[in-house]
Amino acid sequence: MTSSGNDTAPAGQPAALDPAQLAALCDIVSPMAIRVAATLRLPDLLADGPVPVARLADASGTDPEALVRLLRLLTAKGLFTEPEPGTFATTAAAGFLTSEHPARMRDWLDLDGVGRMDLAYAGLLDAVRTGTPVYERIVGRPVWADAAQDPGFGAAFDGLMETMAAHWAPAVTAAHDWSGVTHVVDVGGSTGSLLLNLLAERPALRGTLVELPVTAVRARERIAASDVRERCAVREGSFFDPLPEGADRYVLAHVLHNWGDEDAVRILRRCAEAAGPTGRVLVVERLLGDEAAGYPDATVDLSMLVTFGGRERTPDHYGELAGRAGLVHATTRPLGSGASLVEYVAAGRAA
Ligand SMILES: C[S@@+](CC[C@H](N)C(=O)[O-])C[C@H]1O[C@@H](n2cnc3c(N)ncnc32)[C@H](O)[C@@H]1O
Repeated sequence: MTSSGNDTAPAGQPAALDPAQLAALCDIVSPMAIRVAATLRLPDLLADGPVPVARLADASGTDPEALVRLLRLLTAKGLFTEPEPGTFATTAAAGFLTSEHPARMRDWLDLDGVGRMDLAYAGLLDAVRTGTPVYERIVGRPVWADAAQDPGFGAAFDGLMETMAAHWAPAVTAAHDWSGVTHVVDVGGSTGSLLLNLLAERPALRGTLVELPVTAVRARERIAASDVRERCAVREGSFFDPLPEGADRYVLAHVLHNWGDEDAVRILRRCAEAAGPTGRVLVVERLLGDEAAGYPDATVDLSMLVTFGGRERTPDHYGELAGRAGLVHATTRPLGSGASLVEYVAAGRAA
């Protein structure tokens, strides 16, 4: 804050809000209405042109009067148009919410699928008061149990992990020195995106994926359909239990931020035990950086709190957790995807 008041922010931070911006920020209706429209696939249903609301209600399984009310709000917000009374069309912005759009925003917002995770924000007050996650209280079971028991949710989550891995997995393959490495264990490796990329690029490598049962089934199917199937095993299990021993690398990609400090140390310790004195642990995470940059990771950080009880962390914070697990920092390489690849070795061993 400067001496002139609250309208000039410190270097690198956004300027203070004006009252109109504040009023827009306070709107809770639009974020939910957009999610409902995405869940009902309204942009898909309008992709070929204007549709009368009775037909749209029929196709989306909704009440026509309530649907008009939803559409009028979203028309006022610029997502749809009403070219004649009771007939609606999309604007260009709605194209971003169609099922075909490569950003897969519709899947993130789908309240019958992964968008359900946003419902945990209804418990943000409790999460802030207690410092603990609220997903189970709001949705009825913890996230990973939810993903296991609701195949639609679990498959959609794994699918979105695949979409994101298309950006960062090739960067991990390129960023690390894999010379002399023969065996890589991807711990919590989802459906195998990293191992599929890595093993395709490095024919001398073999991989083992460790995952919870339902995702392990999907990983097995995906790997069986690939050219690296002879070199890639899937092990169903938990990273809180002992991991396959003696591999050269243990990868934890976007895993630790799902967990609080004590659980993160337990996971790191399992990796350190299995890696022994010569193996290395590779962590792929976004690293909290300079606060003057305006907290770009604050949204993900709060999501980790309400959903999982996890958090985003600074390099020092990860280093402290790794130290408690018997590891020391060796290298950090930014991946260009917003995440970094951080390498740890057994304490007492030179990097
Ligand atoms: C945020 S996802 C990251 C997946 C993948 N590493 C990636 O970056 O795309 C976290 C993964 O941890 C897995 N997971 C959660 N609890 C687990 C456990 N106890 N043991 C093994 N995997 C677990 C989930 O199934 C999920 O695939």
